[in-house]
Amino acid sequence: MRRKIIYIVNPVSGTSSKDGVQNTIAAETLKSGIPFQFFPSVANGDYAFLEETILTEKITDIVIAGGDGTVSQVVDSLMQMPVQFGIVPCGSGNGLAFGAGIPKTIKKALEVIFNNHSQWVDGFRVNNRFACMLCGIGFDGQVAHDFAKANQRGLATYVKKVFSNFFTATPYSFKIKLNNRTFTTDAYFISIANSNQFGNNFTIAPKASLADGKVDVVIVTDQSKLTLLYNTFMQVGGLNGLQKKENINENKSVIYFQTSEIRISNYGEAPMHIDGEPVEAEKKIHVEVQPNCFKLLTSKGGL
Ligand SMILES: Nc1ncnc2c1ncn2[C@@H]1O[C@H](COP(=O)(O)OP(=O)(O)OP(=O)(O)O)[C@@H](O)[C@H]1O
Repeated sequence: MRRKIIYIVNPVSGTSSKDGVQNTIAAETLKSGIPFQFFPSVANGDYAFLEETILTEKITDIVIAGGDGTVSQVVDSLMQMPVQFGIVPCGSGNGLAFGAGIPKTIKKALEVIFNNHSQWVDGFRVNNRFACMLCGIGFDGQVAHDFAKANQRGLATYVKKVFSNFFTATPYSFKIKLNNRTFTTDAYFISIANSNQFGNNFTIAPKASLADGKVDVVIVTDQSKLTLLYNTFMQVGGLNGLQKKENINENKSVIYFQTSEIRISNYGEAPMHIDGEPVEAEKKIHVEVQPNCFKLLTSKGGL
């Protein structure tokens, strides 16, 4: 089938000029000979208005030039359509793109698009809300809320918000329920990860796979701020082993396991984000993997 691409460009994601991005995309796609058109992203995150165009014009690819929030909203709206999805990473974190091995530079990311190699990947649902990358509860939830209020996006702003929250961070109380196990814990944050990272290759879940039918759960429990830093970096460096779900040691500083479903009681209403977008804290959180729910363009062997 002849390929036809719709590019969705988010004008506000990250810090790069989207005029420049759009010009590069147009020039490179013209060279590839694939017909294409541009649509700007929409603030309300609902892309159902593209369904008719996709079907009548036989669009084959939806490529998002934006960050994780935009990718998540576009895929959620259009995953039932007969299209594959690509990413030109232009966000502040780009956790899904980098987790999938998509290159950072626009031209190299476009090469991946033009090579036309795609693979089915998982998403997951958080109280039925779609997520493709990572849901954070606690510390990074608060950071996401602060980041969304900042005047500027980008990595530098994100790092500033991490530092300003670090010294005031306190643990929250949670109950964790798996099908064969229940335990309570006080934790600074819980990451539920489909991709292996928060973004910018900060790999909070180094064993995560986008196509294994599971999410990685990382619980960083109550401890001194000094050991919190040390243990978080041990986790990011892959030095903290995965625990078997049947055999979780809840006394560890970092509890790390994989599951296809989890229920969390968030007693302290710890702040939350889904794919970097702040969402209202929920007291009862049900997470379930949605296996093989969309096709992602990646480099061969990228996942
Ligand atoms: N046309 C628009 N005008 C204003 N806001 C928009 C528009 N399109 C999308 N948005 C908002 O942009 C946000 C998503 O930004 P995105 O995730 O792409 O970038 P980022 O947050 O900088 O990167 P990352 O998520 O990778 O850290 C969403 O909150 C979305 O509602």
